[in-house]
Amino acid sequence: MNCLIFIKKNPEKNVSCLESDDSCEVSFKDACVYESKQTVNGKVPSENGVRERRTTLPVPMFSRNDFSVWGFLKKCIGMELSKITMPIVFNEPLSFLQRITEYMEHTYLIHKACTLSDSIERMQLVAAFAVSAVASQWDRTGKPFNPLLGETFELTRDEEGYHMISEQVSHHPPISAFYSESLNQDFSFHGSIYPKLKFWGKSVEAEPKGTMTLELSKHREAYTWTNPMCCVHNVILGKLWIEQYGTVEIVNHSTGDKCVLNFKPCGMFGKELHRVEGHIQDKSKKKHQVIYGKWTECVYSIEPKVYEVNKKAEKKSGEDSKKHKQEQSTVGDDADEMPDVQETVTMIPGSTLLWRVAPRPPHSTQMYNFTNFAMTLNELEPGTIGVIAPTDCRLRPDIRAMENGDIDTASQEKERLEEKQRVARRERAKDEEEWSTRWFQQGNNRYTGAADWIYKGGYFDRRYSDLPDIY
Ligand SMILES: CC(C)CCC[C@@H](C)[C@H]1CC[C@H]2[C@@H]3CC=C4C[C@@H](O)CC[C@]4(C)[C@H]3CC[C@]12C
Repeated sequence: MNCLIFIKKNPEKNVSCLESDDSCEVSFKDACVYESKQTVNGKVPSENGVRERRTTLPVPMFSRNDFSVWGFLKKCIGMELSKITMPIVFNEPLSFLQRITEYMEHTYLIHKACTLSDSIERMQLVAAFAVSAVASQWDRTGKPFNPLLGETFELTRDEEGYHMISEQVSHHPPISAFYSESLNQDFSFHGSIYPKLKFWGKSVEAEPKGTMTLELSKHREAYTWTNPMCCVHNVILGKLWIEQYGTVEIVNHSTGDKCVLNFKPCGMFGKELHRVEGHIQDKSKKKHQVIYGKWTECVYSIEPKVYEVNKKAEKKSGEDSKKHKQEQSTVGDDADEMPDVQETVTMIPGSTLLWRVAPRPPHSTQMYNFTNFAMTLNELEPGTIGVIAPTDCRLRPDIRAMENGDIDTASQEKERLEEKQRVARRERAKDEEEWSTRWFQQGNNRYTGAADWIYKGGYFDRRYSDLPDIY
């Protein structure tokens, strides 16, 4: 049985200790179905024969206000977070395989890159894609479900011209491999993610180990990079918020061009919060373009000279007001508060807009801060059952129950699935049998030589033989 102990923050409220078998007293009094007719990427999809995707989850989320992560996490300081079973209220109703699929939300940037004949221009769009890929992480502090070994997720987007398959290829350490390709063979985008999580007391740090590879067939080009670090602040006290930081180096292996992007840490006074800045250079290290913006908002490119001139001018005028600001700002002692001074990106005259984030729907705040894209991921479209593999995470009963607001069933089912996985592992150990992955195999990245997971092919032929029974 799954015993979940929470510290009660508000003694008036009626939930202090929840066991998965207890009936839950918190009801969805706010439950309502959102039926707003929204356009997705500017289209009304039902016209011209394309099926309309859902724009909302079945019910709003369970309030987390009465639970403290600390009550649970204090026992886990220094542990690998992936080995800890978190209480389900901190989850979001998606599998990690679905969450990393969100890298694909702005695939139109790759399609556009394919049409450009200049390699520096292509790099600009690849850079925009790499930044846009992590945009949906903003404010997403729910923990996705750990995929079961052998779990898969298929994302087919005919209207966007691509499909994708991912598989959980290792349980300890958790590794998810993915492969996507355009339906007209213009590109493939693939890689693996091993999220190395560390609990640091006030924050959880996630290092997404693994290489991203983008191949543009027409241009005979391959680009590789690794994603920035991700930090979830205030897991003990205060409001949870997400920061992504570190250097991301995108290499074009055919031309030797590079794009070096610096995802800036928030800094003392929050001025750098979510900022990304970098440049594109060719193989002789000549600077061609500066890239700037925020991963939560937009990305521009501009000529380096114009950028420098502007920066100098800004620095000069900024110096006087800086002192004043420092005196004013108060930094919280207990919590790493997210700075509330959140300026939007100022466009420098002469810049080209490469990408801008789509606004989240108004009901997003009651739905795990999902984007429109995320809302659609766990939808079981009519006609997909029997087509998608039986290991597809849309068929996971615990995630489905959570999505429907049935948190007790979700918790019980999660426990059952994890136990089933443990039993299967023990059986294999007894027979000295090795787990074999179905759609990917271990290998080295062709371009970087780093350890990677290579797609074996064949998923979309839909001959699903030898699949494990994981649900
Ligand atoms: C204490 C509780 C609430 C912890 C919740 C931790 C959650 C928010 C953490 C755990 C694992 C993290 C993920 C690990 C790896 C990646 C890949 C990276 O390219 C984008 C961010 C992303 C997808 C992280 C997002 C935040 C994440 C989902």
